[in-house]
Amino acid sequence: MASLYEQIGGEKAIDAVVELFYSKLLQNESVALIFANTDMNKQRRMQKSFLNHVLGGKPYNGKSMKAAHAKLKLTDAHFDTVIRTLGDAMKDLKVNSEHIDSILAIAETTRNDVLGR
Ligand code: HEM
Repeated sequence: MASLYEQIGGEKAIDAVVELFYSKLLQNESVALIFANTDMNKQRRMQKSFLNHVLGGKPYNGKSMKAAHAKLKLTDAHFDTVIRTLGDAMKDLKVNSEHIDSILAIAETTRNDVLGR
């Protein structure tokens, strides 16, 4: 069976989701500050690579979720905002709702690592 990565339209679809996701996310004031010193070009690149990987595409060679977020002191509220915004971006781009649910469930599995617990 085709991977989720292929089913949603491969690299082009992931690229579009990640672009829209960060443009929406940075409109949220409580989250935008957290990215104030982040190189967003690199960030988009790493997020695309990570999603490619967890959806069955290419390998990911960035930091672990635990290491990438360790110094940020993130909360469940931050994490919820990220999940909601990712869902909104996919909905806007007309990703089918079953695929959205599967992808958000995969994203959800990183919660404890991202929040350092
Ligand atoms: C589904 C949950 C999440 C995933 C899959 C994810 C993924 C990633 C990835 C792949 C990186 C890059 C790692 C590297 O550079 O090697 C990263 C870094 C980062 N993430 Fe997340 N993240 C998640 C949740 C969050 C949340 C909730 C926040 C804050 C609201 C956040 C803020 C950041 C920041 C600020 C960086 C960059 C740190 C720097 O400047 O080096 N992430 N994340």
